[in-house]
Amino acid sequence: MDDILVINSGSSSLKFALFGRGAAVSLGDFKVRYQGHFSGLGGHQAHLVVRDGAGQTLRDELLAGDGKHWGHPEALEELLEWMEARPESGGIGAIGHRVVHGGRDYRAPVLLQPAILEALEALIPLAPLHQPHGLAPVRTLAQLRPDVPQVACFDTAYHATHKAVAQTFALPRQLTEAGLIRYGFHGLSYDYISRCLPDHLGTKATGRVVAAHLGNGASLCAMQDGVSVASTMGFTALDGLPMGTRCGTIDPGVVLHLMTQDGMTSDQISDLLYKQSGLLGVSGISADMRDLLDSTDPAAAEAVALFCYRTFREIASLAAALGGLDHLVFTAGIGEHAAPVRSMVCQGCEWLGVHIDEVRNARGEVRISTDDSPVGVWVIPTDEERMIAWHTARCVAGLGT
Ligand SMILES: Nc1ncnc2c1ncn2[C@@H]1O[C@H](COP(=O)(O)OP(=O)(O)O)[C@@H](O)[C@H]1O
Ligand SMILES: CC(=O)OP(=O)(O)O
Ligand SMILES: [Mg+2]
Repeated sequence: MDDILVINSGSSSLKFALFGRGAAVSLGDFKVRYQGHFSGLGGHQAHLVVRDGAGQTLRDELLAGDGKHWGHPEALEELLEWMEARPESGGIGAIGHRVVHGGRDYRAPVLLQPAILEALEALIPLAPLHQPHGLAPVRTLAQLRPDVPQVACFDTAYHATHKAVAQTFALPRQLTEAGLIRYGFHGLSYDYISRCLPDHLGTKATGRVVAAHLGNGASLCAMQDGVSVASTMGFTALDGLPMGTRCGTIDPGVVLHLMTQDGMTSDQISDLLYKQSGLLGVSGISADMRDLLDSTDPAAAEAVALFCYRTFREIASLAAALGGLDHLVFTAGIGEHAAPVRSMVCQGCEWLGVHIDEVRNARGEVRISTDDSPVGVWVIPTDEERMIAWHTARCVAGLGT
């Protein structure tokens, strides 16, 4: 069976993975042939890293020369040509994309057709940091390899199970009907985590789980028996927890004040809330949690403390939505690697029955709760690319998810 190429595209980076399908029944059947990323795209050079399935580096190089522009299209062309020239290449049978916003209409992975692509492009204002970059490679690849089917996998789809009470803003009804609701994001990550939980928790996987996807973007998801019931993210990926450069929940009165009193335009406010706020804005130092944990500047400590405070407050809110808490799961860059952040967040959840063993936490063990903790606390690496490969294979085979 032909391989599946997965593309997860950001503003100046492009992550990719090529999966062999094997029996293609369970998530574990998908074997990584290559995975890597381009970074620094948009200028006259770019950095490419490619590793094989065993983690061996195959390419780690600066692509530059002759004044050539290295944008996303050039990166995709380079990638296809390199992959297809590999002796073990079996050909690319399908391409799966992470598309952040599916809006009201796209609640499951979909085989991309021109009309669907246009409908998804109309959602760009709802996810300005993500949607344009997620969709642009679809057009490029349709030109480069017109015969290869492409599938969009949505961050919002996993949350389509939310009840109206979890989705609705207290706004006039006609706005709700027009689609101004909470969608929730990071759904590919939560979908993956929910499918992995039984491997770790056994029969206890059914229960009330809060998963914390803490990366560049950060959110929480409440799951009941593996099904999403609530999320901290809303209409856009700006809501909920503070993030690297995004503000998270703020009083909408602040936005009105910035417009009416400070005369800021919508573009300026958008830039402020999406790109200048969060860890970067509070610390004035960096959007990267590693830099803040390494810094001795009190402003860095304040930014970390605010991030943790908002996170444990929201965990309690989602526990209320679930009527209690059985397990707490940390994932993504910060959740998987930043032990001090996990520790501070869990301290704020002690009253909920969250007790962690600091030695297990510092070692980053899979289970970091104490043996007698009423709530199990877990560190489980996410794998959005594998989830996309699985959905893409099922979608092109005409199977449901
Ligand atoms: N060892 C670490 N300690 C603390 N934070 C880390 C560590 N490794 C990664 N991170 C954090 O994870 C963030 C990136 O998370 P990630 O899930 O990779 O984001 P994305 O996939 O959205 O780009 C970084 O900005 C950094 O703050
Ligand atoms: C939806 C979202 O915030 O994604 P990311 O974490 O990749 O920025
Ligand atoms: Mg991410």
